[in-house]
Amino acid sequence: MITLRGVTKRYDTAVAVDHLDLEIASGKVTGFLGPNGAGKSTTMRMIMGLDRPTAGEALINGKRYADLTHPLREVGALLEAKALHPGRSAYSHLLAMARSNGIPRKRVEEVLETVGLEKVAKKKAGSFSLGMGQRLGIASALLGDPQTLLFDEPVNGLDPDGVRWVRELMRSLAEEGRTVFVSSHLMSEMQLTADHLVVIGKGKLLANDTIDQVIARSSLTAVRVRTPDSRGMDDLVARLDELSLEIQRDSEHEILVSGSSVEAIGDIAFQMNLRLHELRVVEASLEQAYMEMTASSIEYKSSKPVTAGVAPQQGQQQEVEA
Ligand SMILES: Nc1ncnc2c1ncn2[C@@H]1O[C@H](COP(=O)(O)OP(=O)(O)OP(=O)(O)O)[C@@H](O)[C@H]1O
Repeated sequence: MITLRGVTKRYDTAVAVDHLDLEIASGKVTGFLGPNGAGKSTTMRMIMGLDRPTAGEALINGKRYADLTHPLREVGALLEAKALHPGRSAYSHLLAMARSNGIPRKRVEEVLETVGLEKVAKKKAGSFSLGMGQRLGIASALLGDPQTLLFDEPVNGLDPDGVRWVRELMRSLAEEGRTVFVSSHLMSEMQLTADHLVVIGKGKLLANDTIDQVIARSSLTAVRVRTPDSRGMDDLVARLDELSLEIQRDSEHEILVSGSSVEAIGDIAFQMNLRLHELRVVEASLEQAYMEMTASSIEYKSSKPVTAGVAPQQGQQQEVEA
C-alpha cells in the first residue's frame, strides 16, 4: 500500500503537488491520470524518495522510502528514462543493481526473460530502441520482486504487442496481490488495465474512484427516454423541467435527461401513466468523463481540435441497457 498524507511540493514559481491525501491499495492496478504538468511525475518521485515533499509524507507500506531496509525488494519503479550507461549491456546493468542490493544473479536472468530481453541481454543498452529501453526499465523495477510497483508512462514507445504485454503484466502483478500504481495519458489503455483511477489536476486530487464511478459522475452520462405518446412526452418534459433536470429533446417521442437515473425517471413515467418504449442509460466514455473533469486544469490548451472529429462528441456516448 502507498499512503500519501498531505503531500505538497512547492517550487519557487509553482505548486506542483497540493495537499494530496491518498491510499493506493494492494491487489489492484491504480491508474494515475492528469493533464501535462498536473504533478504525476513529481508525486511518483516523492514516493520513491527522489524529491522531498515541502509538506506531508509519502509512505510505502507505512514507511518512508528512506527508512526501507531493502528498498529494491520492497518497491520498484519505472520513472523517466533511466540514466543507463550506454556502453553497458542490459545484463551487466541489472547484475550491478542486483549485486548492490544482495539479489542473486539468477533473478537477473528471470527478469530478462519476463520482459523478453533475454536474446539481447548482452547487447549494449545504448543501442536499444525506446521500447527495448522501456522493457529494461521494467526489468529493473521487477528485479527485487517488490510488493509495490510504480510505472510512469510504461507503454511509451511500445508497439501494440508491447502495449498488450504491459497490460497483462500489470494485471498479473496486481493479481499476485501487489500494489501497482501506473500513470498514463492513454485513456483507452487505462480503461482496459486499471481497476481504480486517481485523477489529479494542477497538483490537486480530482477523483479517486473506480472507472464506473468516474463515468457515472459525468454530466455526459444521461438517460434516454422514448415513448410513442408525444402528448405524454410533453407532460413528462414539463415534470422533469420542474425538477430542474437538464433535458435534450431529440424528437417529439425522444429525450435525453442528465442528472437523474433510470429508476427515478421510470417511476415518474409510471405515476404519469406514460407508456415507454425505451428507458436506458447512455454512458459517457471514460475519455469524455476525464476531459470534463480536467477541463479547468489544463495548462496548455489548443483553441480548437486539430482535426474535425478528434474531440469526443456527445453522440459518441456508449449506450448501456439499464
Ligand atoms: N524541478 C522543478 N522546478 C520547477 N518546477 C518544476 C520542477 N519539476 C516539475 N515542476 C513543475 O511542476 C509541475 C508538475 O510537473 P510534473 O512533471 O510532476 O507533471 P506531470 O503530471 O508528470 O506532467 P506530464 O504529464 O507532462 O509528464 C509542472 O508545472 C512543472 O513545470
